Amino acid sequence: MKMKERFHAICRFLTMVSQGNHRVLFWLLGSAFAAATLPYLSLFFSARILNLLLAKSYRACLYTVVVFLLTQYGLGLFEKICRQYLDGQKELCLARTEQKITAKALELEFEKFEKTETMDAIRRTNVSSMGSGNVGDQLIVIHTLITSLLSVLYALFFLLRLFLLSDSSRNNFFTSPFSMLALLLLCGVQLALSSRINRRSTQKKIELNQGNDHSNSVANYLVNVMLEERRADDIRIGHLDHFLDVQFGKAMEHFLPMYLDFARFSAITDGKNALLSLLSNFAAYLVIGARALYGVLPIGDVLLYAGSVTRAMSDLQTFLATGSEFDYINSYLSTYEDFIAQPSMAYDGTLPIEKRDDGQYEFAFHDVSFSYPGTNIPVLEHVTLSFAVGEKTALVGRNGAGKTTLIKLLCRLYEPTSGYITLNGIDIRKYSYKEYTQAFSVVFQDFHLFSLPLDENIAAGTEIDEAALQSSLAKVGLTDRVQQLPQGIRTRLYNNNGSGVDLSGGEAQRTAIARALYKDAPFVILDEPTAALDPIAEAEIYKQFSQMTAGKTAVYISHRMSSCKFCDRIIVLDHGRIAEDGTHDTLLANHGIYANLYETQAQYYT
Ligand SMILES: Nc1ncnc2c1ncn2[C@@H]1O[C@H](COP(=O)(O)OP(=O)(O)OP(=O)(O)O)[C@@H](O)[C@H]1O
Repeated sequence: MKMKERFHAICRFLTMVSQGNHRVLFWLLGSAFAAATLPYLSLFFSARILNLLLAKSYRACLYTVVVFLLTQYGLGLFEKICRQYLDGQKELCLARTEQKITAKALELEFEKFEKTETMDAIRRTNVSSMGSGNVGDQLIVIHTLITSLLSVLYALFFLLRLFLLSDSSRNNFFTSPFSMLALLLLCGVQLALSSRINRRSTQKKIELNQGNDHSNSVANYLVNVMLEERRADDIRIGHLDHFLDVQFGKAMEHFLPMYLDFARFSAITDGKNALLSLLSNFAAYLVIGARALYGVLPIGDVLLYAGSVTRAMSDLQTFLATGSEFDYINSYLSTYEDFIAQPSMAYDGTLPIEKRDDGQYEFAFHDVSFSYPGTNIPVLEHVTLSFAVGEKTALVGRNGAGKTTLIKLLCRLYEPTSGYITLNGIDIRKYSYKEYTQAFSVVFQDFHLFSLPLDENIAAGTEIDEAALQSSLAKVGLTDRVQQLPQGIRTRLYNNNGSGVDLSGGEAQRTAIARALYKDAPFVILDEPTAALDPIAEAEIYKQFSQMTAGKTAVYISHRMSSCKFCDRIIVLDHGRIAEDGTHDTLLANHGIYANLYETQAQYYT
């Protein structure tokens, strides 16, 4: 990265992190200034104290020691305070970026979110381990950059003074400006060699992290799987612990040799750098010491000037190495910036959903076909159907027939590959996505309850209405169970965030249905809503189904054919096409797929 580009990237980064708290710049600059000044303060006063001692000016020496200690204490304290605030800010920045990443991920249209590139970008923007760097690390890298730059400026100031102290009248190499030029030349050569070595080292670090990207992500995934409470029984009973351990071992096998190789390489790099520093430090002490012996400068000043040269060399090296590190982290952060800046939806309409008390929301599919992105396998083919207002429809078919996919298209999680879907005659893409999704209450097969209080799970981010909450619980038959809970409706679910209660599969499913009913949307979709319910609970839900969804349009996906009897209409999907459409009685009389499915199930109950 060129200096100018790097400067712009630093400015952009600082603008980003100082959003919401401008004091971060003060802490950053204050801490960098103090950190750069302290070593030179020490060099300057040490030289001065030594000179005063050699001149036997004890009183002035004592006075200088006091000033030195007080200044050092004050500046040191200031540096520590700024640094503490900066470290706090580092954590805050990290939390804020993570918050932005999750907010953006949830805002992204589902089709985009599901893509491997998006998942990859999320992982890369979230990287914080194994030295890949993150927004917090970058703040500290910039701190180091500014500190080392200021430090080099201090060193240059003292070296310029040393240069001007030349005494050409003595006709001696050490007292002439040539000795200084030779020293500077040697330092320049050392710097060039060191930066070459450091560039190679940064490159190696990039290769290491990139080479580890995959196995790192596998290892993180496996750790999460092994520590997930709700998978613990599955793992134990299925004896999957050994299997997972072996997989983890394989991931480690991949990255451990790379780390060892990098450690060996780093040790050699450090050794080379230390040797080069040794040479330049020796030259600095030789030239400056000789100048002092020839009387060009006081003996004590050898400490100041030779110290300045050695510091300048190490700070320049730090500056160059940190610059490469900045570029490297920046490449990760630019993935973050691109991720945040991308439009959340390829296209979003603007129309609001008409608010209707009569619930007249009619959805229709018009010759809709669909293949999942990145595949050309048709999952739905030429589907044309409309959901009459207030009608209860059952959607049935074998596994993989396309039932859930049809619902996902209806909810605009995907766009049809061809054909279109309308709401009250208007293409659903013309509606604002946020508004449109308000029309649905959905319970998917893989619904998720959160480790939060039960009432918050049901209200799902909306204001808690006690009466509506109780009514939803009553409809799904959970009132008595909730009364038994330690804190009633305020009881936390699961143990992820402190102690909570575990719900049975059926209770969890009923809670998810209660959440859908609480939303009170005009269109209710239940995808396999009773799979985990016992037969009595299931029969009760069916009995109440019409009442629960009174005045609403409802779609019901189920593999239990007996449940379909309660619906006004049954649609049979087969290989992505509508194979049958009618009532329970007409379809039975047709002796088609539905009749076959129904009779096959029924024979186990007779
Ligand atoms: N995200 C996806 N990417 C690619 N293919 C998918 C995706 N989701 C589902 N499919 C495929 O689409 C087909 C239809 O799946 P869908 O979930 O709609 O079936 P279904 O009728 O609901 O099945 P089930 O009764 O088993 O729930 C299946 O072959 C499935 O493998």
